[in-house]
Amino acid sequence: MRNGKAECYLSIQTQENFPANLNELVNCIVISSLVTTQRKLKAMSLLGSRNQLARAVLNPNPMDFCTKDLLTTTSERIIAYLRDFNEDQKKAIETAYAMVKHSPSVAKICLIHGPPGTGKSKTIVGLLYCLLTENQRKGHSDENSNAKIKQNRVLVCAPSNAAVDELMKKIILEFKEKCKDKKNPLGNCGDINLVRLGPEKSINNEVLKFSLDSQVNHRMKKDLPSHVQAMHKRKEFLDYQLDELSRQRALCRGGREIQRQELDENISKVSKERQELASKIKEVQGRPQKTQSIIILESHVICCTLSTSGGLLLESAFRGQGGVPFSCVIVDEAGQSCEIETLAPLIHRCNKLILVGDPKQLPPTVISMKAQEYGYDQSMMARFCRLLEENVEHNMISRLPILQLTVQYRMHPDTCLFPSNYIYNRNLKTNRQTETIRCSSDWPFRPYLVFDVGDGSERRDNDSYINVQEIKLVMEIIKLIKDKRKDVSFRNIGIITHYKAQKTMIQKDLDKEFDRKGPAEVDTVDAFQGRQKDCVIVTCVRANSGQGSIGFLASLQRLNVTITRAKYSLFILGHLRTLMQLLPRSFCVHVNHSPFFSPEPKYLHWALKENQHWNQLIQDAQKRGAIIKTCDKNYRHDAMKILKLKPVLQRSLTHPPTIAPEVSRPQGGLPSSKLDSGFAKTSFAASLYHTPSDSRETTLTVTSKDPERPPVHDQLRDPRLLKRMGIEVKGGIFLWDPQPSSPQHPGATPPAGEPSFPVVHQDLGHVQQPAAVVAALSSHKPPVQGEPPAVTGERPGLSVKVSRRSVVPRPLTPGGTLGGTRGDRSRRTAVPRKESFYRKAQ
Ligand SMILES: Nc1ncnc2c1ncn2[C@@H]1O[C@H](COP(=O)(O)OP(=O)(O)OP(=O)(O)O)[C@@H](O)[C@H]1O
Repeated sequence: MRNGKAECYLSIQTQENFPANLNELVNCIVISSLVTTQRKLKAMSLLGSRNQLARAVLNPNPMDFCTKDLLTTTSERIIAYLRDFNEDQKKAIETAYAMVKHSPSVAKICLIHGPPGTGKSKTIVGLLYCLLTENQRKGHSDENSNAKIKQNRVLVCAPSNAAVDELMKKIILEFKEKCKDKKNPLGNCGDINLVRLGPEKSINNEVLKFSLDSQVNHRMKKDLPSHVQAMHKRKEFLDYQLDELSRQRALCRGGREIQRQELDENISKVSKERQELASKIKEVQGRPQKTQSIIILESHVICCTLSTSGGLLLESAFRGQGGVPFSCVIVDEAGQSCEIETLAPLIHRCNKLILVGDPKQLPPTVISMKAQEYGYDQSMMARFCRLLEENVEHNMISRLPILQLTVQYRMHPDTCLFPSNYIYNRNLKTNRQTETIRCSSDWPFRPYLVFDVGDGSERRDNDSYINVQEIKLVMEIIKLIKDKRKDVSFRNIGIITHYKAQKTMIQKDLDKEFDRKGPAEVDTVDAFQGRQKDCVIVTCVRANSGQGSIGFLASLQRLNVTITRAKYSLFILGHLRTLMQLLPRSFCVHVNHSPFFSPEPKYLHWALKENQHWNQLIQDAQKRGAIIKTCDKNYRHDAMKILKLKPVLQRSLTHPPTIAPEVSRPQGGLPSSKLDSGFAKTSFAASLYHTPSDSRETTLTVTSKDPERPPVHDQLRDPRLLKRMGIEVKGGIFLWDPQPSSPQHPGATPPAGEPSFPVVHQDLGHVQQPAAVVAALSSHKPPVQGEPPAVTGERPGLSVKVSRRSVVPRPLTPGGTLGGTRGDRSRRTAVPRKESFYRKAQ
């Protein structure tokens, strides 16, 4: 700082065409900070030399991961504490605890995999409690001894600030509540010391008082001599004066010139004094680094983002202390952090890593396509899980060394059904009490409906899309909900869309209709990850019946997050023909005739794969009678179908899900369900697809020309999309990876002989494959029912045989209680999860 101006020295490196003796002003714009990148680089370069986990990270084998069988000797105290946890959570906590406590010198990784709402945060908090409350208030506690030798320090990280803060709120609640003597706590957070690292501006207000800066300020002020305290007081007074003067200056814009000048002079005088005082305070107080280090060393739990954990602050605090500063590193939302980010906390030499997340939810956000090509958007947790699954498939190990959380506390069982079956291998069950509450008759809306907005059409808006018809229906639904439940607001209702333009337009309409009272929160699915609402309305936007491209919607991870946010009701609005389109004829024609797509029918497979997840969701909804076909003139009328007809129990309670499977259970067993079911069966599928009625095997030969076919180049240019669909682009050649990106569960296939079902189905095995794909396929595991069977050796061509065999149904799992795995919340916003207004009524 010189003469009140900030000065910095800049060194610029250029690539040619830039005169060395430039004598002109140069305008520099800061595009981004390199700090994070530098930390990642450092983490990579230090991995080998600093951490015993390096080998396990680079070349993992199943022995590196701890299993449920790890011998756990749990104290009475912990057993009593764990009574509030379900069996999976208990097992996860006990195993991770044993890993940390009983073999401190052995490098190990613990993977805790929890689908949406299965209590991963609760599990982390429980683990911290068990690890940190041991020996407290006993003679040999480390609380009163030298902070430097603290054995029980834990580093807790997450990829984003918002995720760190969400978790911190839960940690604070638990430790404060469980504090042994609330009037005389041992630490700043119940009986422990907690600190949050990171810039204050990125920390949520609710946890701000735990930030390092705020603790440093507090401590420095407290220990200051009286004259420095007086300086602080004076500075606070000057701050107040400045605010007041600025307010007056803003108000007297139209006033007299002389008055304005006076105010300006006063403002500059006060600012100058404040600045000088601030510099003086810094001089007399000394630098805060020492206090920072003391606070860090005294903390039991250090919370920060992964990036901050790799910064100099922690390193310098622990420098010269000897030993390993943490008993373990816990990474929450581990499915949403890039591999290299996850390496950052390992620079502190800790050899116990606990990754908690769900790789089946959204992966890390990586914008660069080049980076994606190199797998930069893959999380470490996803890579470990995949490798371990492969080990099980190849019989190298009998069980996955992954601790699975399988009981969810969020969704209505009807909403949980599809994600459980299709995404989580039927392993996601609904907690019995949650089921009872969600099914209660007090909630007036049905749990799960899919609206087929048949007359909707997408419209491009710069780089985004809008679907006006879907917005109209959204508005009708919101009006109805507000009409029936005056107490709901943006806290309870979420509108999820994948497109920014749609989001903006919905927001405008809501503001207009509800006088800016915000009846619902509108955002993209990425912003909703890690969050929940009582009611969620999804508007899919894409409606392009000719083309069938659904862009970002195609990702199974994105679909998963979209459909798992709702507690009581989920309403999906979409143009079902577009969403479920697997094999548009015209697309194949284009494939046939475009030089761009000339190399064989690989693109055909791509088309088949792109919409497969939505296709399955819609087929499942169709089978359950949850589809409502609508069009403009009926929006208001059809919106009424979200209402339960009678205030009766929504469905029989079926937990645990071990009862005989229902083959075609009408949703909820309500009269309205029957009505819609019938409606859907008679009008929906028939209108969407032509169903060959009398052949057991149908051959679709793709030969005809369609001059009206719009080009589909854009669909195939986005490597992110291709990659997520299992297609690799190498040297301009597209290679299809036959391994589906996620389990494709047969639970959602239609009943045998269901006449209204689209015949073009997931029977990829009858699609004739190009040689490369055949080779790739043959190196894979034998097909299981519901997965693409092995291909025939027939000549590749554009002929698709669709067999009736492919639509033979699997029985549905028992109504209502189903299951899955979990992921992460990297883009989680810091908005606190509010308890449902509804719960109060219980
Ligand atoms: N054992 C349990 N008993 C009762 N409620 C539980 C239990 N475990 C979790 N919950 C409740 O389930 C809800 C979700 O828990 P939590 O936030 O820990 O889950 P999560 O897996 O982190 O969720 P997300 O999918 O948002 O990441 C919370 O309201 C929590 O109180």
